[in-house]
Amino acid sequence: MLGPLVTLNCGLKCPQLGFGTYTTRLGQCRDSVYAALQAGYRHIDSAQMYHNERQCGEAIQQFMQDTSTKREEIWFTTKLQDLSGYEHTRRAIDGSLKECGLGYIDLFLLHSPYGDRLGCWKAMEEAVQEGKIRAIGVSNFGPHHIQQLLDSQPQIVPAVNQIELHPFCSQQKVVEYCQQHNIVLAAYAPLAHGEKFGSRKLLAIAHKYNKNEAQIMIRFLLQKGFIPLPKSTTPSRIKSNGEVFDFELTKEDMQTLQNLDEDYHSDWNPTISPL
Ligand SMILES: NC(=O)C1=CN([C@@H]2O[C@H](COP(=O)(O)OP(=O)(O)OC[C@H]3O[C@@H](n4cnc5c(N)ncnc54)[C@H](OP(=O)(O)O)[C@@H]3O)[C@@H](O)[C@H]2O)C=CC1
Repeated sequence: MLGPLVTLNCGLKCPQLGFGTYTTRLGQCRDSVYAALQAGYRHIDSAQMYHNERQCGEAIQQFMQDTSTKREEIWFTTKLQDLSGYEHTRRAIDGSLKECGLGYIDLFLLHSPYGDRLGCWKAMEEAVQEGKIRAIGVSNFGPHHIQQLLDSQPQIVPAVNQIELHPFCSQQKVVEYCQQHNIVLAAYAPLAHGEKFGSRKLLAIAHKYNKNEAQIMIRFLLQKGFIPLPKSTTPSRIKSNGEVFDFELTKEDMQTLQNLDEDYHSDWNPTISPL
């Protein structure tokens, strides 16, 4: 396995380096997830919205069969697309389980705050009690969305908040709130879709460590304690994005990268939507 595990507030340990699958064309998804597993990734990030839970599940099962890897050695995350309340969520969880074919889901997230958050959460808690899901969390939630959930005195508190995070998007308020509440941050679009490659300071740091810009961005997020989820369908990039455990950024270089923050969102940003 590539890299360490992160302990979530529910006690489960999750591989810190994940692998993203958004916008991966369906024909490529199985191959890229398989290539990621071959490269040592043990954490795959899917979603109902990506329509690829089946392909991810097939790649994981094939890899387990080919390499005698046990199911519990691989972490599979997926997300609820439509927050249409309790009954819908019960059915949607069963749908995801059937699609992925993995027996259980390691982490199930509310994909966004848009909809009946509390009703959906209740269904997710029940699915944990029924053994269908191991951990539950949220994605794209701002502090006010999480606070509302905590104020409802849930039986299970969110383990993870998955938001856009990289040196150009630090989301400091959301990060501080989550850290105060022992909620681990997962970093989506950790490469800002490549839109910031070429930035002078990022390039200089990459040259200094003899690494590429993607590796520096991923390493920065790892050292912050986040769970980066880089996506690629290119086998050489899948591999190189995992080669981030043989060097360490100095405190000064971490600060230089931190100072690149310009609240740059390469994707949507529902964290600021009103309750
Ligand atoms: N919860 C949410 O709302 C969201 C969650 N996500 C999750 O986070 C994951 C990552 O985010 P994503 O939006 O995919 O964006 P990323 O920041 O991971 O960027 C992916 C893009 O960067 C390219 N790329 C990857 N590695 C390299 C490299 N080493 N050098 C140059 N280019 C590279 C890829 O190209 P190529 O594939 O051609 O190699 C692809 O075009 C998603 O796949 C998804 O799982 C993402 C967005 C929203």
